[in-house]
Amino acid sequence: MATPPKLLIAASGTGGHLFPALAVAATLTDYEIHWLGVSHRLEADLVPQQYPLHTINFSGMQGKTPWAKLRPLWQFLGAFWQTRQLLKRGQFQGVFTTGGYIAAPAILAARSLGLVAILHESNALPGKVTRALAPWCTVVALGTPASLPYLAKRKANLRVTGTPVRPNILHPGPLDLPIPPTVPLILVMGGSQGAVAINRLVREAVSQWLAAGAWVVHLTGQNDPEATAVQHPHYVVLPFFEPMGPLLHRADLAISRAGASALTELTLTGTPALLIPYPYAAEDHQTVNAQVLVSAGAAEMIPQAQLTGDRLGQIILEWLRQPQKLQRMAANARRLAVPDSTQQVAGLIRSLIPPVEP
Ligand SMILES: CC(=O)N[C@H]1[C@@H](OP(=O)(O)OP(=O)(O)OC[C@H]2O[C@@H](n3ccc(=O)[nH]c3=O)[C@H](O)[C@@H]2O)O[C@H](CO)[C@@H](O)[C@@H]1O
Repeated sequence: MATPPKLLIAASGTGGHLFPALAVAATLTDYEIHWLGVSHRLEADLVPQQYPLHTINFSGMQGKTPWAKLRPLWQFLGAFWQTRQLLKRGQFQGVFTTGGYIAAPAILAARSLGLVAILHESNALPGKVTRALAPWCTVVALGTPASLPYLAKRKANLRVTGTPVRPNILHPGPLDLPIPPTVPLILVMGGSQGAVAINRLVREAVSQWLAAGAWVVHLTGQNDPEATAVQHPHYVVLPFFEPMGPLLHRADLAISRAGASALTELTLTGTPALLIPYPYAAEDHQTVNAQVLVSAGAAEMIPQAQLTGDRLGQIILEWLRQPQKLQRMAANARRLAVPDSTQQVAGLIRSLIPPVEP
């Protein structure tokens, strides 16, 4: 029997990098998939039960002075060499990566061996690695056409595919939370690690919403020591909730950071959102992400610095009083959705690294 093609997936760090890669991997059942990551990030929890995880020691090229850049440069060379040996000894046919710093050794190692390198960039403002290495990739798949101008001057093979999401976003089952079916529901979510600053604002605002008859599901992340400071039977506080599809579908509106996966999910579920971009994100890329939804009339954005708990409370109360506004935003969000993104990205991989004929 012919052996299946071997693909190395390089996706590391946060849900925003891992969930799209896992969604694509799940459709490539006729491939032998291995994973490239680091030992202390989310992939160490999510990947090993499904795919062999190979870890390298590399945490990006940060460092402001040339001197401070030396250590990461050294680390990068080690990571590049380790990845190259892995690809060569394992006889891989190519690499698929969702960007971030791990993409650099993965793409360069693959190309140095003449192998296929496929990069998916979910952010509207492509990350530094994507901007630098796009021309080296066999193909670059983009989450949104808003990225095209940033890469126009690079000689890169670009395709707009949308961003893959977990199956439960596209096919949500019933919501497994004790929320009555007809009450207004506000969902609060940070990124995959929560958002302590939003949590604080929400705790100041939540009593106004509860008094108005709304229920609130607040996904706080694992790192907020004050997470359970406010208690109320209609205020459901969870550190993390995996089946986001049913929850996003049920919510009347969301208050969210503006990571690329969260925004993709809001468009697919047609959930109106107030976006509060993470102010310290690299190159303020969450603001650029948010602008895509705002200019389509699918969301509104407020910088964190302009918000108080009271102001957040008032804005959301206003929204709850305007169901037509919410319906309009929901329809505008759905117009941005790309439901077959996983198939599009998997199709690119299949066309460049063909599976074995049965
Ligand atoms: C702080 C920061 O720089 N974050 C970046 C990080 O993603 P980060 O993971 O922070 O944010 P994303 O919005 O891209 O992804 C969050 C993911 O976690 C899921 N989720 C969240 C909470 C929860 O309880 N359950 C759950 O499943 C969301 O549904 C979503 O799928 O990489 C993304 C992709 O490059 C970027 O767009 C983000 O800007």
